[in-house]
Amino acid sequence: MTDRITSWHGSPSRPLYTPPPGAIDAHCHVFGPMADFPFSAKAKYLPQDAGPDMLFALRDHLGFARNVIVQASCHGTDNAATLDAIAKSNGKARGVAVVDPAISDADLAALHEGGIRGIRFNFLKRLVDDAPKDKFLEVARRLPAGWHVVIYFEADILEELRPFMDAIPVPLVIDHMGRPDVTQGPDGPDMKAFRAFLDSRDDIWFKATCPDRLDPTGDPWNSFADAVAPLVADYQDRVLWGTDWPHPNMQDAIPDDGHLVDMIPRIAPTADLQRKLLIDNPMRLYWPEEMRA
Ligand SMILES: O=C(O)c1cc(C(=O)O)oc(=O)c1
Repeated sequence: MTDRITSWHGSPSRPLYTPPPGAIDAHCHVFGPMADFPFSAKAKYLPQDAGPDMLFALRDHLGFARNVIVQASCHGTDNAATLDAIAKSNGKARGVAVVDPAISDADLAALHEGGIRGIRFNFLKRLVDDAPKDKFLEVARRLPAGWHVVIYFEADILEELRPFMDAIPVPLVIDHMGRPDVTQGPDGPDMKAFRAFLDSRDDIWFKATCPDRLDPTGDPWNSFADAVAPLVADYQDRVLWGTDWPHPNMQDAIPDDGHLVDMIPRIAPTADLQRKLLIDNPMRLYWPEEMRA
């Protein structure tokens, strides 16, 4: 692995849709900068630098107020780049870490201090070498108060992961809806299985994200809009939205981030739904102290 890849659009359009004041991009990442925060020796891709300055410029360009930064797999379990971006955000970012399951309670507390509010378990074989469920469960049982677990998996292993996920004692947030085949439509087998999973617990959240990854029909991603809008309407109090910038690994169909934002009114057509998706829901998970005020 020698070539560093660029996976993001160089000049994204300004969206036609204007997010409400206070809107949160609740799924994005930072890469490096590598000189300060080297990538993991186990990284499955080696990206160009996409640091906090670029992320915050995009946030402003797209009309967002805050970010939730999810530790990208290329940084392994060293969360320094994510913590650095949060520290530079003036309180406008919080994050999700990836940890060695043997992490000490003191180190978890330090992550909380740094703005982390959850940990991510990644089950994609193309991104990580192993995903030890027993160790994941052990650390999930001793997270700081108020944290949640983010899980990234593909639709074909949803059933296999059920016993593991059922045993996690904190809220779950499912990345990219567990990658359903959106071309099956809103009532296809993947969406049906995902709905059954959501119905099994009322503290399972999901991200209505990544039309660019999930919809092979391409921009403007009509299959994604058709399949996902009913899901957002039916589970409107536990859905999040994010850009996924800088779109790890995307090479063939790098999305225009302005067009991604223009998906929002197609999956959340009313102002009420948009407020829940972009403000109320992510605030409850990441800035709950402001909700209680
Ligand atoms: O599908 C992916 O390639 C991908 C990768 C990562 C990561 O490398 O962390 O994060 C994502 O949300 C999606």
